[in-house]
Amino acid sequence: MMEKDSARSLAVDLLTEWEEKQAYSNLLLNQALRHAKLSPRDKGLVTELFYGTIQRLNTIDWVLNQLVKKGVHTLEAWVRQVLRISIYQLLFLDKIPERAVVHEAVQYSKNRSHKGIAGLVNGVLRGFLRRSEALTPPAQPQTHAEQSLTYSFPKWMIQHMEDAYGVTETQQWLADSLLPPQLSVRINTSKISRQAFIELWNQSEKGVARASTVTQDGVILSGSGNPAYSELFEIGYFTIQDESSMLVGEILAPTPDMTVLDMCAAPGGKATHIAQIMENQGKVVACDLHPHKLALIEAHIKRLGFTNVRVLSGDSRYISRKIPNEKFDAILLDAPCSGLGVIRRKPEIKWTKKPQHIEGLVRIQAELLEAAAQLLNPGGTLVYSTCTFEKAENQDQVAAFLKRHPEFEVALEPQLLPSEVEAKAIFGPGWLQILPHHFHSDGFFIARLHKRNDI
Ligand SMILES: C[S@@+](CC[C@H](N)C(=O)[O-])C[C@H]1O[C@@H](n2cnc3c(N)ncnc32)[C@H](O)[C@@H]1O
Repeated sequence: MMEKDSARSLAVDLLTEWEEKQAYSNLLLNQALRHAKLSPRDKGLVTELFYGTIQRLNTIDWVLNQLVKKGVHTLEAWVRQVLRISIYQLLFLDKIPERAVVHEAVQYSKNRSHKGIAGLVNGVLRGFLRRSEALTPPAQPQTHAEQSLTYSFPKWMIQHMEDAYGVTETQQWLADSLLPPQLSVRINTSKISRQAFIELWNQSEKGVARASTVTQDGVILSGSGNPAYSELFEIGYFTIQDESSMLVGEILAPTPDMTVLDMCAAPGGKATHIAQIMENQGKVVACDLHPHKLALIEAHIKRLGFTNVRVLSGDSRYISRKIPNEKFDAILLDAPCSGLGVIRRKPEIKWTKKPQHIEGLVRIQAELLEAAAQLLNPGGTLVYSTCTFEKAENQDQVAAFLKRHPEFEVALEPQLLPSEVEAKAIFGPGWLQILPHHFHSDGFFIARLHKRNDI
């Protein structure tokens, strides 16, 4: 009971902090769990309540706004969060009996404040139980407004997905979006082969490892807890990376003799993959705008044991001022983007991103592409990637770049990709778009371009 109370209390505090500071949910949660004296089970409960509530926020608030006279936003912050996690449990979880959910919320409120607040919490939650049928979103949503309620998405995102990819993809995406993310890791093949790792993991750890069918170096883990706490992680046998994200390095396909630039490198997932594909030879320059993020890249490099990466801070649009005369055989531009493809893992993106943010992102991406065009050697390869499905940042961006730069041509060969990717992803001239439901992974856009020698 005590432990459950602290799990609930931590979830309430985290949600309050998240709302007040507009903080990144994953950073907030990871930091709190690292210091929390909770059992693994209770850490699981905190994670479920915290992410689940953010993931379903508009549905939960729709319910609460029908039960709280002046609206849920008029309540004290912690009371709002107590009600939110309780409605989340009552609507979407069947682990804890309804009466227990109400009882625990009321007791928690009593301990934290006074009888009046506990009475309000009791009244609202009992009100929900009395009217739960009318307060449950439609099981078969038809309109965008109903879909928005049932799947907890802003209407504009549903509209953008439908405009770009049609009704069927949109329905599949919405249905898949609420399932928990899959846990995938990239094997550091400079230390151990994928097969040897799978055997080792299956012998020595709880949970099951299996080879990814989407990428060469990927492994899917299930029932493993947080693999970052394992000894095999410590010694650099793997790194945590999404399957689609691993495809970016594979599509760039750098060779050991190359000099490669990663223009937006932090925290270093793809830069270290590039270093790995290059067999720790050649040279990788990993640049990021934010100096404080360089430590993340460096930690990655050190743990995995690569010596062919140089880390650089600065705005990559003007990076030639820092490294004059340096040109590259291959460039990765994994651009800052709206992130609509990673909502499953960063659910706050649903509520923090607005359509008006996209214009500014498109402008920065185009400027970064211009810098890339200058920094690339003739005959070199440019990969442009984003973790979004927003057309303006992806297909339209690449088409506009190709129009401005006749010295570039498209250079993606779908038949060289794993057959599952070739079968399920969406392809266009020089690019592929993976939507989050294709492999139950992150959504990624990857374009591969070649700078001609003859212009
Ligand atoms: C999508 S993340 C990169 C993820 C990274 N490639 C990886 O695989 O771990 C985009 C990164 O771009 C950086 N960034 C944004 N604007 C930039 C700029 N003008 N120059 C360099 N880096 C920039 C951000 O700090 C952020 O770390």
